This record gives sequence, C-alpha cells and structure tokens, in this order.
Amino acid sequence: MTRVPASPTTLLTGVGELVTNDQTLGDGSPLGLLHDAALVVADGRVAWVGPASAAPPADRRRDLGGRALLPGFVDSHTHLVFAGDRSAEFVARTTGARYDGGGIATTVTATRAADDATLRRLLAARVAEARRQGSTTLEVKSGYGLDVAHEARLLRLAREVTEETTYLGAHVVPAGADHDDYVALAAGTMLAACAPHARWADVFCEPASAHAFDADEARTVLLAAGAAGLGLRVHGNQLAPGPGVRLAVELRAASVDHCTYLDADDVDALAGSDTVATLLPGVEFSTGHPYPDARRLLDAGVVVALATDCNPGTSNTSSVPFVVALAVRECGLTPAEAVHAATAGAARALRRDDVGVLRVGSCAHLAVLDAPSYVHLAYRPGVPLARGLVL
Ligand SMILES: N=CN[C@@H](CCC(=O)O)C(=O)O
Ligand SMILES: [Zn+2]
Repeated sequence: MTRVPASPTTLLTGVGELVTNDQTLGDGSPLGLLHDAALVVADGRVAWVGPASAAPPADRRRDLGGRALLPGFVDSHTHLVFAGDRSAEFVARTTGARYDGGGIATTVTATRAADDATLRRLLAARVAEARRQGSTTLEVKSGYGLDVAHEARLLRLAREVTEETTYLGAHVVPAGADHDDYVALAAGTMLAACAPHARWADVFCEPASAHAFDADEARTVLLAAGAAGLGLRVHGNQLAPGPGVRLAVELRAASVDHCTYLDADDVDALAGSDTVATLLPGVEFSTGHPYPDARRLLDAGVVVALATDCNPGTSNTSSVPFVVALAVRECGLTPAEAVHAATAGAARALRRDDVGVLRVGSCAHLAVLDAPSYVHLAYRPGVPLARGLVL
C-alpha cells in the first residue's frame, strides 16, 4: 500500500515579536504578544505557537532574524474592480471642491467600457500591491457597473480573487435612471443576478448625497439581500450625520463603514450591538472631511475595524499600514489598538474567526515586518515595512 506523505511542516523562528491577537497567549494583552517566538505551519494552518526555545522540529525552517510577525491584514472594505482615474477630482478638492459621490459616474463609464481582460489585469495588480503591503484577506465590492449585466460581471471577476465579495448595486443611482425604479431593480432583478457571486450586500446610505440612498431605500435593498441569503454591510454616516449606523444595527449588519459623523445615539446603538464600526481614514485624508473618532467608539465598547476603502474616488490606497498610521495620529488609537482593528477587528467585520489571529488552527496568513515591532507601522509611516505571506 502506498503511504501518502504528510505535507511538509514549516517552522518560522527568530520572530522578535509575535502578534497573535489571542489574549490567552503571550503577555495577556489583546494583542497576545510573544517575544523570541516561533510558529509551525502545516497544511496552510497554524499548528503550533510558542517560545522559540520550545519549538518542535519541522521539515523546513525559516529564520525571521528578529522581525515582527503579525496576522496578515484583513482589508474588509475595498472597491478594487474598476477602471479609469480620478486624480483631477482629487486635485480639485485640494482647492476647495467637496466630495458628494457625483464622481462615481466617471468610474462607472470607464469600468463599463473596459473588457474582462483589462479589469482582470487591473484587479490582479491591485491584489498584488495589497499583498506586498501585508494584506492577506480582501473584501471586494461591485458598485461601478450599476446595471444588471455589469454588476454581475464585476462580482464574477471579484470572485476570482476572493470569497469575500459584496454586491453594491445600490452604490448610487446611475445617470438617467429614475430613483424609485433603480431601487426596485437593485432589490429585484439585479440582486437575483448578483447574489450567486456574492457573500455580502452593501448600500451607500447617505441622504446628504443626491446620488445615494435614504434609509427606506437602503432598507428595501438590504432586506431583499438578506432574504436572498447575503450578509449585510452599510456605507453610512460618511458625509454628514444620517441614518446609516442605526439602520445597520437595526438589520444586524456585520459592519457599518465610515462612521465619520456620529451622534450619541449612534454610538449607543453600536455599543449594544454585534455590528462592527469600520473606520476608513484614508477617505478623510483624501476628502478633507474630519477624521472619525475611534477613541470615542472604543471607550463606549464598540468593536472597531480599520480598512483601506481602496477606490479611485475617495481613497486610492491599498495600504493598511498607511491607514494604521492615520488611525494612530488622527483617530485617537494607540498603535496596539490600530493593529488590532486592522487584523482581529476587520476579521470580525467579515464574521471570520480563522483570519486576523494566529493560534492553533487559524489560517497561516501572515504579515512580516522589516522592523522589530508592530509599533513601527505608525512610527515609520510611508516606509514599506510589511509584506504578506500565505503559507
Ligand atoms: N462613498 C461611497 N463609495 C466609496 C467612494 C466611491 C467613489 O467615489 O468612487 C467610498 O466608500 O468612499
Ligand atoms: Zn467604500
């Protein structure tokens, strides 16, 4: 009888600092920090974690030379499938123009005009760019198709790179469409065509924008999506105070994203819920709006995630390290809280417990830093320290 050999095990040793995000490991802090640590990987999963001096033998060995090792970043909010460029819109904002969502139409035109091969190439380049900066899990939304065929096409392409795909047909009302007719389409025929390619549904709920959706319209689309078996997410409270956060909590959405303009009731609603507040400070960097107050949310007991929102309009960056640095200087987080939000918090926003953490059984999705500590992500902003590693 032929014996099937067990797949080779890999020992990562010489880990100067290991972020596990498991409070039962290491120093007992939320980051579960270990120093002079090692990790064994087998079959794509973590098989052992502990002090390097106690590491078991393995088939292969990689010495990290004192570098810090973290769970790979979980970028739980991106719009990576798009064509075209809106740098002129960004430049206009530097001299006072306001972002209102109207520029999305420019990207819709360019994206519809691009063939599958072009979109696939652009998407692959963005995924590779994110991986080079430490991201190992990506959520990807549609939202630049805005008709049945194009929304389904964008989700099919997104599915080629991630399971975490999100139907965002209700991003804005496309040029020439009637608002009510478009809501019915997004909650009906378009949803039916897109649901097989999506895990999630999202709506841009922002009554302050003439292009986006009010609470009743957003509720209509999200209830239909939930009935079709999709998990729910909301773009809310980005441009002004509004109903997005409370709608997300009402519908038990996994996450409400942006959370830039919150009142006390929004914070209370989030604090008593299982909806994660996902902050996207790359947006405020680009739009000039005030940064969201992460400190207020954490102090109220809200689970906070950080993500890039990579898109051509409001946040054209795939860099989670950049977002971590912004969150530390502009949103009131400590480096430890920001790293936790970009890993464990973002995993929670995707309702995942197999990523964003390094414990026995979790995915061997890693971020290796050319630095001795996670603190350097904020301390050395703009320096390419992180790289993603999937074993
Ligand atoms: N605000 C809605 N959607 C994106 C921006 C899309 C765009 O301007 O192209 C966001 O999350 O900021
Ligand atoms: Zn977004």
